[in-house]
Amino acid sequence: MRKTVALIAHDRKKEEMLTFVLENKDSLVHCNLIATATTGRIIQEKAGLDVTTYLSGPLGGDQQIGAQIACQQVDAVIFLRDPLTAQPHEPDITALLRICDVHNIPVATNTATANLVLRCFTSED
Ligand SMILES: O=C(CO)COP(=O)(O)O
Repeated sequence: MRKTVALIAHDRKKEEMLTFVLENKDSLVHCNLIATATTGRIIQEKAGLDVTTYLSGPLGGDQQIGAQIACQQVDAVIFLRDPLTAQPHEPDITALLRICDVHNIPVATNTATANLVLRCFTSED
């Protein structure tokens, strides 16, 4: 069963996200990928993967992905947050993490955890 993975990265984490995606392209190509607008565009353009994009995080994209999680449409979230910069849409970020916990959806906020989550998915296939 194809897993749906949400990919989201704050601006200062986008390079790290791209590196993670390129390193894990062989696994991610077998997943349905969804993302916030800018993160998704970078992944499409630079990694050549198909990504369903939502709005940018500050414009409601985190909430849109949260709604997908609430509807049981997402199997894991990889959310590379910038822990050193305040975000104007902090309440949306908190809500996204909360809805992952409400629905017991794995959420990785750093690449060490993201690698573990992806490895589990690969071994399940
Ligand atoms: O702000 C974000 C997540 O909170 C990410 O949005 P973008 O991918 O559009 O930059």
